Amino acid sequence: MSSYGRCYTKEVNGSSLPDKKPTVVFVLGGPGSGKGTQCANIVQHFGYTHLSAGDLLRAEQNSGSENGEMIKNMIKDGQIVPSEVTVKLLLWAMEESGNDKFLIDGFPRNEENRAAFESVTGIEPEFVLFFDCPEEEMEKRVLNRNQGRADDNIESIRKRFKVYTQSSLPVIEYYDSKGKVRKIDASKPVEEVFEAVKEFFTSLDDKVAA
Ligand SMILES: Nc1ncnc2c1ncn2[C@@H]1O[C@H](COP(=O)(O)OP(=O)(O)O)[C@@H](O)[C@H]1O
Ligand SMILES: Nc1ccn([C@H]2C[C@H](O)[C@@H](COP(=O)(O)OP(=O)(O)O)O2)c(=O)n1
Ligand SMILES: [Mg+2]
Repeated sequence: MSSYGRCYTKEVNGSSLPDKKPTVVFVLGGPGSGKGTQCANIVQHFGYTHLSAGDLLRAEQNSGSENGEMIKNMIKDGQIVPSEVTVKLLLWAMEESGNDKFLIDGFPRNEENRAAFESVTGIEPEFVLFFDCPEEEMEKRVLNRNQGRADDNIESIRKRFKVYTQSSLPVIEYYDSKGKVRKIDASKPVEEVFEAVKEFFTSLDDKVAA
């Protein structure tokens, strides 16, 4: 376990734990639902650090890491990388940021992700922002994304939709059963989606200030 970040693991001695648990919001939704786009807006208005699990995995892949080939193949194939890799990257990035408020985008994407993060950190999300968007709209957006991603093609996206339905939606349902899901209609234009997003973060700020 020593390879995980120190501050946010609960099994390390008390002195290295931060005084207070950080605020974590999980940002979930299908590929192309607009998670990254909206996270950039939230960062500007509400002082969070945005951590995209996909971006962290792509950076790890490009860094020449021993896991690079595995990450590359799994992403192209629409599969979810084992949480052992992803949780470590998230914890490192959390510690490096120096912040205590995080948007964790595209994670947890399956039950294994969810359980690993919870057992390693003991952190429960403040809430789960869920971008709900029809598949056909998501497909259109991904195919027009133009960021040079190896998985933005019709074969990969079809596989990703399958994995999303089979593995990621049950995680959202799990959090819904705990009353944590804040659902947004993500099919609307960016500005309108952000208006809806803002309300959830404003009410959280109000709660903290009260
Ligand atoms: N509400 C929206 N309406 C139309 N296009 C959008 C909207 N939100 C994001 N996009 C575009 O769709 C593509 C996917 O958005 P992105 O934020 O990368 O989604 P995700 O991170 O959920 O995959 C990008 O090209 C982005 O500019
Ligand atoms: N928790 C995660 C998040 C992403 N990944 C991998 C598998 C995903 O299909 C890719 C891309 O994820 P990313 O969040 O960047 O994708 P979108 O922005 O939703 O299109 O990364 C993962 O294995 N585990
Ligand atoms: Mg994204």
